[in-house]
Amino acid sequence: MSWTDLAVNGRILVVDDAMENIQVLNGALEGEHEVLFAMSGEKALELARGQRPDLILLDAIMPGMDGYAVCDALRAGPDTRDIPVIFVTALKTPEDETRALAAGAADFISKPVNAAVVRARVRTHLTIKRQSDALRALTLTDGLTQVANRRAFDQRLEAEWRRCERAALPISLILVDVDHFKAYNDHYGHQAGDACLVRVGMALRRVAGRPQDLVARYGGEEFAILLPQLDAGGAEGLAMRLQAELALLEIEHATSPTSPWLTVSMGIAQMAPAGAAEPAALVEAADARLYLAKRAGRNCFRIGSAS
Ligand SMILES: Nc1nc2c(ncn2[C@@H]2O[C@H](COP(=O)(O)OP(=O)(O)OP(=O)(O)O)[C@@H](O)[C@H]2O)c(=O)[nH]1
Repeated sequence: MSWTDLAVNGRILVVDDAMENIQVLNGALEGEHEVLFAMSGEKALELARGQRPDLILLDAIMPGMDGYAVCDALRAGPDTRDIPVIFVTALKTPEDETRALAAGAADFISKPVNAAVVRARVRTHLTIKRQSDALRALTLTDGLTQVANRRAFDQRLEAEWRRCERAALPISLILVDVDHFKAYNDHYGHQAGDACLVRVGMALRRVAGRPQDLVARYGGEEFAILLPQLDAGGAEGLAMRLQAELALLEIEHATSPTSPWLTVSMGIAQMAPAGAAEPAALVEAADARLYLAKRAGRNCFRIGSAS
């Protein structure tokens, strides 16, 4: 995608309680973007959460939940707080404008709207949104393997932990450590070691394929697979599939005392987030099992429930 493409093909949510206003904005945008619309604040929030628009054009004054309240609710939601909002309103005073900006709006367009101005503002904010999304993705991705990095893992662990706690669901974690990787580097060279980590990361992604699963590079030759809504039995099945997937790759490791092929050791832990327990306990429990797997001779996993 080139930089000019960033300004078009967005998903724009238009929120206004008057159909004629929606039609005017739709007419201004429909050739360039996908337009969704809502006629109340409540419906706008539902669509924002479910459809993840790139940008919201929001009427300030609506019966029931007004634009300011919608803006507050969007900012409070982890899934919606980064969606830029442009207020579109008949209110014109500097106080109105300041209030909209203070509520978190990115910009302000006065009614009656001019189609060319709407199109231009939407292009500008869509471009900014996509650039900041790309930047955020970069700060959360491991440069070598392209899986999530440690920072992304920490953030997701915290968020998924809370989610599973609210829904009374289990959460599992597998720590995956490449066996005898120092020997691999020493024998094949650091660049071959890098390429090997890339292949392991890809294999992990193939087996942890549910949308809520997260594969991350946890440290040098250690990966983490975060598995929300999965119990220890499910995590164990996944660990076995990963062993099979790596075996298929047949990555030669001539100096490994464990196997002629590259292998991994895994520590698996499951918890039901509740009470005073903290996410770090899940990592500690998986790490303790990983240590046991290494001690047991490597190329295996150990599993346990943390309390
Ligand atoms: N090529 C490459 N090597 C790395 C990278 N990050 C860490 N390593 C290497 O991974 C090796 C890890 O060595 P150790 O912690 O001794 O573990 P090990 O040799 O795998 O032995 P066990 O874990 O006990 O089976 C070190 O030699 C690091 O230099 C990386 O990004 N690329």
